[in-house]
Amino acid sequence: MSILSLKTVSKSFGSLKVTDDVSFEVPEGQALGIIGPNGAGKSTLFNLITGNLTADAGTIRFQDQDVTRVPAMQRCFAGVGRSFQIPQPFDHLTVFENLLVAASHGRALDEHEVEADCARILEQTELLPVANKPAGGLSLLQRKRLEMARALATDPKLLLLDEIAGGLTDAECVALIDTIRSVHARGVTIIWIEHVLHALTSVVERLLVLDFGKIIGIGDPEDIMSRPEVKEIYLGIEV
Ligand SMILES: Nc1ncnc2c1ncn2[C@@H]1O[C@H](COP(=O)(O)OP(=O)(O)OP(=O)(O)O)[C@@H](O)[C@H]1O
Repeated sequence: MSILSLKTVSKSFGSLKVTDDVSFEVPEGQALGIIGPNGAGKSTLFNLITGNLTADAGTIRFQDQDVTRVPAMQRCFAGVGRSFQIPQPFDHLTVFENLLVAASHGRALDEHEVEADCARILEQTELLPVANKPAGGLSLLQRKRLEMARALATDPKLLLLDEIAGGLTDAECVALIDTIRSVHARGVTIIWIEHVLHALTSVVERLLVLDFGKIIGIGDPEDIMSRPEVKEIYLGIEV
């Protein structure tokens, strides 16, 4: 069964068509990777799925409900969680307090109702040792972990990760991948936009390639990466 389905979705900014007649489905429990050159429309696609942007045309269904015109907050309550490309935690709050804010606002619950869940997520994302430190003092890897933890705190059924591995060293990447795998193993469906291809393809079961707002390939990652049109787009980018 599909947890997410997009049918002929389009979005333009002025005369620039950034999402062009996009259709695909994501089966429940799958990890789907999205790749494409800078400006291909990847983040815009996330914004359309989360409700941060509204599609000009087409239909978006989440868990069999039409959410095309549903506001972002309601989609979050329904189980669509996301991380942002540039982590922007509340720097003056501790890591644990950041999670409490995300969990209580993202689930419309009181803080005392989400404390146990936040403690579990701290452990899952390996942030327990820095739980009481201000977020402003974290390393890049810890900030990325916190970004994922804040998304997890909203209790997503579908987790969208936007370039979460960007800027990390190889060793840090491996550590983060372990955490992403553990989230996936708990049954959370994942869609992950990433330029660090070796990280992405070590996790996802399916790969979607966007170029100029259009899907130019979707399927088995190895098969997709071997296609000439995909290789051409990625010429010069390490595969
Ligand atoms: N709010 C906006 N208003 C106008 N143009 C926008 C807006 N958001 C994005 N764009 C433009 O839409 C195009 C696609 O942007 P988008 O951020 O979705 O691409 P991307 O594939 O995520 O790129 P990157 O890999 O660099 O993050 C770009 O040309 C961008 O400048």
